[in-house]
Amino acid sequence: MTTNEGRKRSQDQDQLKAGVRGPTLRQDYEFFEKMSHFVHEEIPERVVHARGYSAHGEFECYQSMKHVTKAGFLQEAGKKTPLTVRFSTVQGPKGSYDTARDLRCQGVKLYTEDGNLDLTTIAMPVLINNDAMKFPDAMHAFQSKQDDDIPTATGAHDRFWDYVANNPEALHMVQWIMSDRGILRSYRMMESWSINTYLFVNDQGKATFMRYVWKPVLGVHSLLQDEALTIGGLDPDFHRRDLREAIDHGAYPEYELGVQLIPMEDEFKYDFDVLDPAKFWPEELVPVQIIGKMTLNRNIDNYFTESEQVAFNPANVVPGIDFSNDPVLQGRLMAYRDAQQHRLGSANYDELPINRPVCPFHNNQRRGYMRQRIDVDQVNYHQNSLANNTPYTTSPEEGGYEHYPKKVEGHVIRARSESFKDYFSQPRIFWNSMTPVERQHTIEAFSYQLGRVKSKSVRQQNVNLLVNVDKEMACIIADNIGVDRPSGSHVPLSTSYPSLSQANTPRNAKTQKVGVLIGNGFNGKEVTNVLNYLQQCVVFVEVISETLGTVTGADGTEIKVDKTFLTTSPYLLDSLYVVGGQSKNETKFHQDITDFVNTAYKHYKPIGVATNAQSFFQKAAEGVVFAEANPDFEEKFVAAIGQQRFWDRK
Ligand code: HEM
Repeated sequence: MTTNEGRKRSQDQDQLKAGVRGPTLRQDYEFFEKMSHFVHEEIPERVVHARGYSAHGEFECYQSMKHVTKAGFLQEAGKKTPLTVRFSTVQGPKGSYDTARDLRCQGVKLYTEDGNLDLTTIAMPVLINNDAMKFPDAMHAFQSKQDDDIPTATGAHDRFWDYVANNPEALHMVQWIMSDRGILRSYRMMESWSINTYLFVNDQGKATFMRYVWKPVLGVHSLLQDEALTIGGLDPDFHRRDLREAIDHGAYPEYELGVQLIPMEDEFKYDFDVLDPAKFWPEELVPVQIIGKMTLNRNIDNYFTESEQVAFNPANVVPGIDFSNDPVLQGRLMAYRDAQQHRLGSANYDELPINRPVCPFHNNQRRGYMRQRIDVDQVNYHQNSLANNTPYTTSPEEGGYEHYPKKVEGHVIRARSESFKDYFSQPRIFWNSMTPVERQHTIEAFSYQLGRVKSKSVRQQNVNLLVNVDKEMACIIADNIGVDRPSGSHVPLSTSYPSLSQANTPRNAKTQKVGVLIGNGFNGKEVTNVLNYLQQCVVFVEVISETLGTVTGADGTEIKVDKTFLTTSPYLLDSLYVVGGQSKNETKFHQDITDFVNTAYKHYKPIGVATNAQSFFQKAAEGVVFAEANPDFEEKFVAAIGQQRFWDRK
């Protein structure tokens, strides 16, 4: 151990005192250095996205996209680019909980040979505003109250819903937040969209409108509302732990990158404005072309330097990618650098290891707080003759960034385009596209959130707004929250798009977490076979018993216990394998298993039942698989785990 300046230290337990019981001496610089560093250790939280978690990985390009973009990392199939990702919630502070109902975000920093490219996405394809001027208002309304700083990490309060009712452009994203997309099971199962419209530009100088989307290979899956709320207390770190554990197990999260392209000449072809970030581009009309894959294969070593200090910015683009006139994107270009200079304390934050490009970087910027690089030159202006005019700029032909020379004309005006003002058609289409179960969950979410709003007027205003999406839905919610059924009705619109429902995304057993409820005296051969098969299928297993240590089968087989009934919960598991057995306290053991089973059953989760555990079930039910007289038990159980939920279960 040394001081920060490298002097070896001989003791680190006590202050330097005048006598062992005397006061501290002012010359105790070692104490001052240690304490002073400690009290300066926190930096401002992000004003939004304060709670998040990072990982590292790589992007692999599937096919050359040369025809539409000159972006270097997309020029040849197989090209790999290193990256850092940070997932986050938006509303809650840094110390809030992962499973809060929210719009989750994903920042991906690709360290390309042409400089850093930051891809920023949200787990829903539309934004709460369609002009950046409104973003501070929406966030103020969403966040906790000014006087008492209550509530934490939830929009279930008067101010947020007052904002929604009085700013109808918000309704669309809010409907997505109230859908299952607002309470995802895992960051590994998160689909996320750029929302904003960018441009791809090729080496011929031709531009194409472009949006991008990350599609998780595991499909998109969610918690139930009561699970999300309960897990918030049981394990506030549920999502970060889940991400970290999967990477530690070698089950690397994978996401395919898709792009949607609209030729410039088709700018006005659709019944939504391509520049409006409060509208999605339906995949059925603008197909998603999958162009590569991100694999997260390395956990961070240090939360502060790799997650707190990472700084994403949509302005960080590379040649081949440019900005459209999307008014939210235009506003965002002003927000991020400003936020990060404030948050990270210096204009030199992009020199921090996590933000630094891997390609060489040179310009005439020197000095400033926390400058790290020692530039060994005298000339820091352009143009110059004393340093051979270095650093020199590069022509676009040689890789210098050049903006697409789009033609701009118009009167100076502070106003919103009329083409942005259809606030209800797409929410209606989204509603039409959901399965009955997804609709039921959305109604429950609205009823919960609005049910916590004290102002009856605000509750009524929201129901009066929701009727524009669906009359029946608005009426059920009105009944649930004690206000009048709305008088109006939605505009009949029967369009629906399967791509909007997460029920149509892949499902499989891989990385689902099974709790094995077990005591002593189990059938060693049967249980070992099942556990081996689960492992082979990359199903994660947690062995749960009355106490830690090991459980021993009738044939002497020993199995290590990972958790006890006290230290875990059925809320934290995706399915159960009920083995049973004996325990010192039979009554308690049976009660604990019964509690776990009842909770898992109520949440439609798959349950496998070992031969000797039949007593926990009186009769067959959807998604309950019995080992008794079932030679295919392992396969059937894993198939049930792959189905994940049995919504038809009574
Ligand atoms: C007017 C609209 C928006 C404004 C003003 C805005 C502003 C901000 C600010 C101030 C931060 C914190 C930056 C920091 O301290 O490092 C941030 C982070 C972020 N925003 Fe936005 N944002 C907007 C819309 C969006 C949209 C549309 C997306 C994506 C589709 C997005 C994705 C992100 C991501 C991924 C982060 C990084 C979170 C992290 O560090 O992990 N934002 N935003």
